[in-house]
Amino acid sequence: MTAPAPLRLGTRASALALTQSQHVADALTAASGVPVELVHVSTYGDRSTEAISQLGGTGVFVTALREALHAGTVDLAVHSFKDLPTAPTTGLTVAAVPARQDPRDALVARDGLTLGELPPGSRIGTGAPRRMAQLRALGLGLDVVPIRGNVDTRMARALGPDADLDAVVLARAGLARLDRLSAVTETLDPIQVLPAPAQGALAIECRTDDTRVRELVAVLDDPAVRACVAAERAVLTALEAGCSAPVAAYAELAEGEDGAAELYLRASVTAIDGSDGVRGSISGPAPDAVDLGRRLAAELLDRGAAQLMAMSR
Ligand SMILES: NCc1[nH]cc(CCC(=O)O)c1CC(=O)O
Repeated sequence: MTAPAPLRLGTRASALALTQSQHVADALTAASGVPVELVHVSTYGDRSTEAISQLGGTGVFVTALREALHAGTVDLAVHSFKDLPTAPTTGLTVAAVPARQDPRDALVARDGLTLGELPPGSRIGTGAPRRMAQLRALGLGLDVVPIRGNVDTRMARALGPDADLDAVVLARAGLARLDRLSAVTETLDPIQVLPAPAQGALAIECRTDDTRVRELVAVLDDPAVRACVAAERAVLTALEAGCSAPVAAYAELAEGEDGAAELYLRASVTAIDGSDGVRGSISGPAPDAVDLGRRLAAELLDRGAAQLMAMSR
């Protein structure tokens, strides 16, 4: 008997992308016995040093991986789900949404400080308009500074020998995957800073007509995470917003009174200067995830979300 041909998993070459891709490769091999090899794909988002919001929209980290899937040079690709544009792509399918990391944002500050302990005027770095807006809206007098770069570069801005900032805010999930959780000085409560839609989740994408790979990958799917992410991303879609809009959404599942899965979704839209914002929540049966997201987005639009997003540009 010959060994099955290895699956080729397309991945960005950043440390974060490599650890999450290796994690998926190992899980797939463990579940199926099929070997998986990583294929490095360089994306425009990796090559450019411009601010993400200046790079011309969504998908800067994704396009090259999708081209490799279409071209057949890779069989599957692992994305940070929050980097995936909401528009469906012809010929490609998210075949699995694996178990999610903690979706909250994390503060990495000098001297072990928490958000509340940072003195007014402290310089706090983040690249995401959503985080900038929410940090400003806290009213702590923080000086929010746009930054870019990979996780280690950003952490060095607060902790390195040449640190020029008092703190940075990053996704806790990325720090967890890179084994850097010890640098976290505070995990931000969603009451204060609500995470990005799909933060902490991965999307495993493959060709829609590739039944073999789809079936192999399906063992990694976590339906509860899939429902939460569907609700969060439905908010983004209904607001016609991309990953660079100051839109946050976070869904949790709990057991309802009748024992069925109940989804609790929160979302917010915040003006980039932090001067104003709308925030709401909705709950309902988990199978209605997308509808719940749409309804919550409609409520936020009624309350001025479109005007708030326009201020941000
Ligand atoms: N936009 C970059 C990006 N895409 C995914 C993550 C972290 C991991 C995740 O959210 O799954 C990050 C870094 C960050 O926001 O700090």
